[in-house]
Amino acid sequence: MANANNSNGQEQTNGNNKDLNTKREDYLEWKDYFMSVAFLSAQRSKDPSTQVGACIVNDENKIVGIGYNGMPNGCHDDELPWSRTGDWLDTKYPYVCHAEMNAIMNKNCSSVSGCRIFVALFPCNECAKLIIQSGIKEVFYMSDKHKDRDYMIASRKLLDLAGVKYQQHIPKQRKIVIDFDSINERHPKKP
Ligand SMILES: Nc1nc(=O)n([C@H]2C[C@H](O)[C@@H](COP(=O)(O)O)O2)cc1CO
Ligand SMILES: [Zn+2]
Repeated sequence: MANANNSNGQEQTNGNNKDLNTKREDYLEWKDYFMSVAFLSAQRSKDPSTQVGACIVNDENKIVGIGYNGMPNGCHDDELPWSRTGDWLDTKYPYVCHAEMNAIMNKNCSSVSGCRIFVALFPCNECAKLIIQSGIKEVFYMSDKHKDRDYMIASRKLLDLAGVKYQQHIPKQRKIVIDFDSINERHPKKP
Protein backbone atom coordinates (compact mmCIF):
# COMPACT_ATOMS: atom_id res chain seq x y z
CA MET A 1 0.00 0.00 0.00
CA ALA A 2 1.22 3.49 -0.80
CA ASN A 3 2.18 5.70 2.10
CA ALA A 4 -0.64 8.02 3.15
CA ASN A 5 -0.07 11.75 2.99
CA ASN A 6 -0.45 14.05 5.97
CA SER A 7 -2.38 17.33 5.83
CA ASN A 8 0.63 18.98 4.21
CA GLY A 9 0.60 16.37 1.51
CA GLN A 10 3.81 14.90 2.91
CA GLU A 11 4.29 11.14 3.09
CA GLN A 12 4.43 9.75 6.64
CA THR A 13 7.07 7.06 6.64
CA ASN A 14 9.92 6.19 8.93
CA GLY A 15 13.49 5.61 7.84
CA ASN A 16 12.65 2.08 6.71
CA ASN A 17 9.88 3.44 4.50
CA LYS A 18 7.17 1.99 6.74
CA ASP A 19 3.71 3.49 6.52
CA LEU A 20 3.16 5.38 9.77
CA ASN A 21 -0.58 5.93 9.31
CA THR A 22 -1.78 2.37 9.02
CA LYS A 23 -1.90 -0.45 11.57
CA ARG A 24 1.20 -2.62 11.52
CA GLU A 25 0.75 -5.99 9.85
CA ASP A 26 4.14 -7.48 10.67
CA TYR A 27 3.64 -7.57 14.44
CA LEU A 28 4.53 -10.78 16.27
CA GLU A 29 1.66 -13.23 16.33
CA TRP A 30 0.95 -14.85 19.73
CA LYS A 31 2.72 -18.17 19.23
CA ASP A 32 5.80 -16.58 17.68
CA TYR A 33 5.81 -14.19 20.62
CA PHE A 34 5.70 -16.97 23.23
CA MET A 35 8.37 -18.98 21.44
CA SER A 36 10.49 -15.83 21.22
CA VAL A 37 10.12 -15.33 24.97
CA ALA A 38 11.33 -18.91 25.43
CA PHE A 39 14.32 -18.27 23.17
CA LEU A 40 15.15 -15.00 24.90
CA SER A 41 15.00 -16.70 28.28
CA ALA A 42 17.42 -19.35 26.96
CA GLN A 43 20.00 -16.59 26.62
CA ARG A 44 20.26 -16.67 30.44
CA SER A 45 21.54 -20.25 30.35
CA LYS A 46 25.17 -20.93 31.22
CA ASP A 47 25.16 -24.29 29.48
CA PRO A 48 28.00 -24.00 26.94
CA SER A 49 26.49 -26.37 24.40
CA THR A 50 22.71 -26.09 24.49
CA GLN A 51 20.62 -23.20 25.77
CA VAL A 52 16.95 -24.05 26.15
CA GLY A 53 14.09 -21.79 27.21
CA ALA A 54 10.46 -22.49 28.06
CA CYS A 55 7.41 -20.29 28.43
CA ILE A 56 4.06 -21.37 29.94
CA VAL A 57 0.92 -19.59 28.78
CA ASN A 58 -2.65 -19.77 30.05
CA ASP A 59 -5.84 -19.71 27.99
CA GLU A 60 -5.97 -15.92 28.20
CA ASN A 61 -2.62 -15.73 26.40
CA LYS A 62 -0.96 -14.62 29.62
CA ILE A 63 2.52 -15.84 30.43
CA VAL A 64 2.50 -17.62 33.78
CA GLY A 65 5.98 -19.17 33.89
CA ILE A 66 9.36 -18.83 32.23
CA GLY A 67 12.51 -20.93 32.65
CA TYR A 68 15.81 -21.94 31.13
CA ASN A 69 18.26 -24.76 31.78
CA GLY A 70 20.53 -24.13 34.72
CA MET A 71 21.87 -25.53 37.95
CA PRO A 72 19.50 -25.80 40.94
CA ASN A 73 19.02 -22.82 43.24
CA GLY A 74 21.76 -22.50 45.80
CA CYS A 75 24.10 -24.82 43.87
CA HIS A 76 26.72 -22.50 42.55
CA ASP A 77 27.20 -23.08 38.85
CA ASP A 78 30.96 -22.73 39.17
CA GLU A 79 31.03 -25.72 41.51
CA LEU A 80 29.24 -28.10 39.19
CA PRO A 81 30.49 -29.50 35.89
CA TRP A 82 29.24 -28.29 32.51
CA SER A 83 30.83 -31.00 30.40
CA ARG A 84 28.92 -33.49 28.31
CA THR A 85 31.39 -36.35 28.43
CA GLY A 86 33.33 -38.32 31.03
CA ASP A 87 32.12 -40.06 34.17
CA TRP A 88 28.41 -39.36 34.60
CA LEU A 89 29.00 -37.65 37.94
CA ASP A 90 31.49 -35.33 36.26
CA THR A 91 29.00 -34.22 33.60
CA LYS A 92 26.19 -31.67 33.84
CA TYR A 93 23.48 -34.25 33.29
CA PRO A 94 22.77 -35.38 36.88
CA TYR A 95 22.64 -31.78 38.10
CA VAL A 96 21.14 -29.42 35.55
CA CYS A 97 17.46 -28.44 35.78
CA HIS A 98 15.76 -28.44 32.41
CA ALA A 99 14.00 -25.35 31.10
CA GLU A 100 10.56 -26.97 31.39
CA MET A 101 11.13 -27.88 35.02
CA ASN A 102 12.21 -24.33 35.83
CA ALA A 103 9.27 -22.80 33.96
CA ILE A 104 6.85 -24.98 35.92
CA MET A 105 8.57 -24.30 39.25
CA ASN A 106 8.69 -20.55 38.51
CA LYS A 107 4.94 -20.31 37.86
CA ASN A 108 3.37 -17.11 39.13
CA CYS A 109 -0.08 -18.57 39.67
CA SER A 110 -1.41 -21.43 41.77
CA SER A 111 -1.76 -23.91 38.91
CA VAL A 112 -0.66 -24.35 35.32
CA SER A 113 -3.40 -26.87 34.66
CA GLY A 114 -4.80 -26.40 31.15
CA CYS A 115 -1.86 -24.26 30.05
CA ARG A 116 0.39 -24.56 26.99
CA ILE A 117 4.17 -24.72 27.16
CA PHE A 118 6.43 -23.29 24.46
CA VAL A 119 9.88 -24.83 24.51
CA ALA A 120 12.89 -24.79 22.19
CA LEU A 121 13.55 -28.54 22.35
CA PHE A 122 11.10 -31.40 22.66
CA PRO A 123 10.75 -32.32 26.37
CA CYS A 124 12.69 -35.31 27.68
CA ASN A 125 10.91 -38.12 29.55
CA GLU A 126 11.56 -36.52 32.94
CA CYS A 127 10.08 -33.21 31.82
CA ALA A 128 7.20 -35.05 30.17
CA LYS A 129 6.34 -36.42 33.62
CA LEU A 130 6.42 -32.93 35.11
CA ILE A 131 4.32 -31.55 32.27
CA ILE A 132 1.74 -34.28 32.71
CA GLN A 133 1.59 -33.99 36.50
CA SER A 134 1.27 -30.22 36.36
CA GLY A 135 -1.75 -30.48 34.08
CA ILE A 136 -0.19 -28.74 31.07
CA LYS A 137 -2.29 -29.76 28.09
CA GLU A 138 -0.18 -28.86 25.06
CA VAL A 139 3.48 -28.60 24.10
CA PHE A 140 4.78 -26.40 21.28
CA TYR A 141 8.40 -27.12 20.44
CA MET A 142 10.82 -25.82 17.83
CA SER A 143 13.08 -28.82 17.43
CA ASP A 144 12.92 -32.53 18.09
CA LYS A 145 16.46 -33.16 16.94
CA HIS A 146 16.86 -35.97 19.49
CA LYS A 147 13.64 -37.72 18.52
CA ASP A 148 15.27 -41.12 17.97
CA ARG A 149 16.78 -41.31 21.46
CA ASP A 150 15.14 -43.68 23.94
CA TYR A 151 14.28 -40.90 26.38
CA MET A 152 12.37 -39.09 23.62
CA ILE A 153 10.53 -42.25 22.64
CA ALA A 154 9.58 -42.67 26.31
CA SER A 155 8.56 -39.03 26.46
CA ARG A 156 6.19 -39.34 23.51
CA LYS A 157 4.77 -42.54 24.97
CA LEU A 158 3.95 -40.78 28.24
CA LEU A 159 2.54 -37.66 26.57
CA ASP A 160 0.40 -39.78 24.24
CA LEU A 161 -0.96 -41.91 27.08
CA ALA A 162 -1.74 -38.83 29.16
CA GLY A 163 -3.41 -37.07 26.23
CA VAL A 164 -0.99 -34.15 26.21
CA LYS A 165 -0.93 -32.76 22.68
CA TYR A 166 2.31 -31.67 21.06
CA GLN A 167 3.20 -29.98 17.84
CA GLN A 168 6.19 -28.41 16.22
CA HIS A 169 5.86 -24.66 16.03
CA ILE A 170 6.65 -23.23 12.63
CA PRO A 171 7.30 -19.55 13.18
CA LYS A 172 6.09 -17.00 10.65
CA GLN A 173 9.30 -15.07 11.17
CA ARG A 174 12.42 -17.27 11.16
CA LYS A 175 14.58 -14.60 12.74
CA ILE A 176 13.74 -11.86 15.22
CA VAL A 177 16.36 -9.24 15.96
CA ILE A 178 16.25 -7.09 19.08
CA ASP A 179 17.76 -3.73 18.29
CA PHE A 180 17.97 -1.61 21.44
CA ASP A 181 18.86 1.41 19.35
CA SER A 182 15.68 1.32 17.28
CA ILE A 183 13.71 3.11 20.01
CA ASN A 184 15.82 6.19 19.36
CA GLU A 185 14.70 6.32 15.76
CA ARG A 186 13.05 9.69 15.03
CA HIS A 187 9.89 9.91 12.96
CA PRO A 188 9.08 12.87 10.73
CA LYS A 189 7.79 15.87 12.68
CA LYS A 190 4.03 15.98 13.25
CA PRO A 191 2.33 18.79 11.28
N1 LIG B 1 13.89 -30.30 26.47
C1 LIG B 1 15.09 -30.01 26.98
N2 LIG B 1 15.19 -29.04 27.92
C2 LIG B 1 16.40 -28.71 28.44
O1 LIG B 1 16.49 -27.81 29.27
N3 LIG B 1 17.53 -29.40 28.03
C3 LIG B 1 18.84 -29.01 28.56
C4 LIG B 1 19.57 -29.98 29.41
C5 LIG B 1 21.01 -29.62 29.13
O2 LIG B 1 21.39 -28.50 29.93
C6 LIG B 1 21.01 -29.23 27.69
C7 LIG B 1 21.34 -30.36 26.72
O3 LIG B 1 22.72 -30.42 26.63
P1 LIG B 1 23.49 -31.22 25.47
O4 LIG B 1 23.31 -32.69 25.75
O5 LIG B 1 22.82 -30.81 24.15
O6 LIG B 1 24.92 -30.76 25.60
O7 LIG B 1 19.69 -28.79 27.42
C8 LIG B 1 17.46 -30.38 27.10
C9 LIG B 1 16.26 -30.71 26.55
C10 LIG B 1 16.15 -31.78 25.52
O8 LIG B 1 15.66 -32.92 26.12
ZN1 LIG C 1 13.85 -32.48 30.41
